[in-house]
Amino acid sequence: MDARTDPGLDRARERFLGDGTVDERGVVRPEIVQSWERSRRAGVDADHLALPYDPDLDFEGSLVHCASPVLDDLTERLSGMAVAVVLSDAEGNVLDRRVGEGELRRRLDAISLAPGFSYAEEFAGTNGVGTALEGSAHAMVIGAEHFTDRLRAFACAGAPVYRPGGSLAGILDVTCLAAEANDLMRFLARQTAKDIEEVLRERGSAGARAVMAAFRTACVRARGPVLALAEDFVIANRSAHETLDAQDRDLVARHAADHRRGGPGEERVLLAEGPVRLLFTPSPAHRPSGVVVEVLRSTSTLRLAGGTGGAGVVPPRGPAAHPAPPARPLVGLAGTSRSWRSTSAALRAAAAGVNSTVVLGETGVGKAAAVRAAHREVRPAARLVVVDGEAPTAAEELATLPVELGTDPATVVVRRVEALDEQGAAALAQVIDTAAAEVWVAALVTGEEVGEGRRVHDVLGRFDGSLSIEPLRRRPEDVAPLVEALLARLAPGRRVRCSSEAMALLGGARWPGNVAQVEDVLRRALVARPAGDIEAGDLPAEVAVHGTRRRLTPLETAERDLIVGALIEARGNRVKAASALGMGRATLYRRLRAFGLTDVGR
Ligand SMILES: Nc1ncnc2c1ncn2[C@@H]1O[C@H](COP(=O)(O)OP(=O)(O)OP(=O)(O)O)[C@@H](O)[C@H]1O
Repeated sequence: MDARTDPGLDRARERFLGDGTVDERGVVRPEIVQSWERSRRAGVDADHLALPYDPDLDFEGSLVHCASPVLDDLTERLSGMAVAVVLSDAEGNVLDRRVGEGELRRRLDAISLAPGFSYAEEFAGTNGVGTALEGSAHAMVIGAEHFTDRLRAFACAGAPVYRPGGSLAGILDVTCLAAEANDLMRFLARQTAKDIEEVLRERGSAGARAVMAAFRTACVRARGPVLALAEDFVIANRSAHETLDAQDRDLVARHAADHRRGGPGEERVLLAEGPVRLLFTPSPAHRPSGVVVEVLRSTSTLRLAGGTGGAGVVPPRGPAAHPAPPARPLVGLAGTSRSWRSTSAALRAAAAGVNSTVVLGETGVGKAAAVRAAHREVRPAARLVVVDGEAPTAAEELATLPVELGTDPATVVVRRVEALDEQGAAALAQVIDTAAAEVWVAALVTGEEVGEGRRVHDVLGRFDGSLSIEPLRRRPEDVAPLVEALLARLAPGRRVRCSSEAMALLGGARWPGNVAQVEDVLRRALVARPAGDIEAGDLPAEVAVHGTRRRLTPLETAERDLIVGALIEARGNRVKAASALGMGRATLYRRLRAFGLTDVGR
């Protein structure tokens, strides 16, 4: 078949875009029909090309690094020819592009076949990159075989690039104008993909060797646990195996994954039996393919409050064969993860010991809720006073506290303590210094730390100890119990639950706003679904869209929100929503499918 000239193919494509059927099976290759069907299901718009753009892709990663010498060489050979070579990651995002000649470069820019844009099939429809990805196989797409109109002028051949361990690294695609398509493209794509795989193999083993060497050096120097994380392995020394259990090692590895790029770094985290500092050293230093982590007992002046071993000291742990019994979560709050139970135990102990405590954590993670729960559980008879560091009256409220409280037992919670000015910090210092023996002071810091050099930082250094509450994305097992508890609180008496599909979306979201964001999302879902269980389509687009792996353009985000708003307004009636939006019903259906919103407002 010559896809450049076959009018039957054009007709088949038109018919398919019209009614979704293909009668001319002999004219259209089966793999292309399958790809058209996938594109249609994903809601790709055949008339427009609107591709997500992400400026923060891994342009510095090992794939680009290893492909560079191969692509440099090819670029020289292709100079002056109307041929382009495109490298994408395993999700179809373009990472690198080399074009032999200026006119083709201009035309490729016009269809956004350029670094940062996604050519995944779900956005661009049938094409050399996305279709090769879907089938994990070579894909040649010529002219009218493309799903979207704008790509019909082109021909592309995509070939998968695999890492040494067998996982897919990305797609190498060769593109030219459809009128110039030839079989050599397919050959060129395959050969180039193979050449990149070869470099990945060579450099991968060199990188792994470098990580191993750095790991061994760290083990000789360090007394405690050391772990190393590379592209496809995690290793740990004997001390890590003996003193950290599997969940703690997993937690350390998850933190390490965030430190694979950039320079050396440090983080403080709370493990099962106390706070530790994690020192991260990317390896090799000039082009990291892994990271070595040393786990050190925390010696900061901001020590752990309470905890199983007393303030500031991580007790020596026996072999993992005698693990500490799991701590109970705080009464009245949801969460079952190891990290949440450790936080619960530490806060409970701090409240019982009346040890002044700094509680750190991202916004909405549950700092105030946790301190309140510890107060209710351990010191129910004491008075509870909450001061908001952001309030203009904060300094004044704190200044009057010592007199106001007298010798009564009390718990003083200062939210957003980092916002206190000089005066507020001085008043807080006075509360700490003069507080009666029965006053438990908890200062909550929204964020990871308080900038050094500020008065409030010095005051916090005088507290008995500190602890951090892990962001929700690092304890995903807490999402389900939180959803259940929050639904019960938001819709008392309704006994509403989430479908398993909705739960899967909630469990997979990143939750930058933590528990407060989960609460907000559920509140909106309850409006979308006034009775009955919550389905995936009832979830606001920020969660639903996450589930479709979509990254939206700003325009799409605005469009999606308009559509969701109109549907909620129309109580799920699509005809009404479409007319309110001034769009055809078919278009509305297509956009809903594209956004993964199948049931909004119903
Ligand atoms: N474990 C939990 N179980 C049930 N509800 C929780 C839990 N954690 C947090 N919440 C709820 O989530 C919301 C946000 O929690 P909270 O206000 O304590 O967060 P925060 O960390 O103090 O926030 P910020 O730093 O932004 O002030 C509250 O409604 C709280 O009741």
